[in-house]
Amino acid sequence: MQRIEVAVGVILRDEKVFISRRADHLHQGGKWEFPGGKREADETFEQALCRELREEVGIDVETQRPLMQIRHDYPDKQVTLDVRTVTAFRGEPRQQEGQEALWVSVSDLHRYTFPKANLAIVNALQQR
Ligand SMILES: Nc1nc2c([nH]c(=O)n2[C@@H]2O[C@H](COP(=O)(O)OP(=O)(O)OP(=O)(O)O)[C@@H](O)[C@H]2O)c(=O)[nH]1
Ligand SMILES: [Mg+2]
Repeated sequence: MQRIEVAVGVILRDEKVFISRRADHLHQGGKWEFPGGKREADETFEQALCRELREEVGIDVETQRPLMQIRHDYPDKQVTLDVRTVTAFRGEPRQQEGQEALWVSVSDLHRYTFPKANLAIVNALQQR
């Protein structure tokens, strides 16, 4: 199985994070996620994140910083998540694909069900 590389954005504003719910038919469907998606062959993770956040939430990223890389093996898929915090952006984040989305306090993040690979992200944000 080939490992897929995913650019993931933790969009932060006033100690709140923008999360959205994955469509039911997708891998890990119905769970909450940080917006993002697969890196294309000709992109850096940084570029992939800018493109994905423009497509999925309609913002232009101005400041992003590496948070962590996570390798995780799901029974049906192997992923590497390249996770970056996004602390400055133009536009107002809105889910562009009709999925549910909301701003949640960092301290409440553990109340939402994320894909397993995301546990380390939630822990890191809550320990900052
Ligand atoms: N976007 C995103 N993907 C995640 C997270 N955590 C996690 O395990 N993933 C996994 O990363 C993989 C790729 O994400 P994706 O489905 O958003 O990719 P994409 O936007 O390019 O989708 P597409 O193939 O429908 O165009 C999925 O298998 C997903 O389950 C997360 O927090 N955000
Ligand atoms: Mg996506």
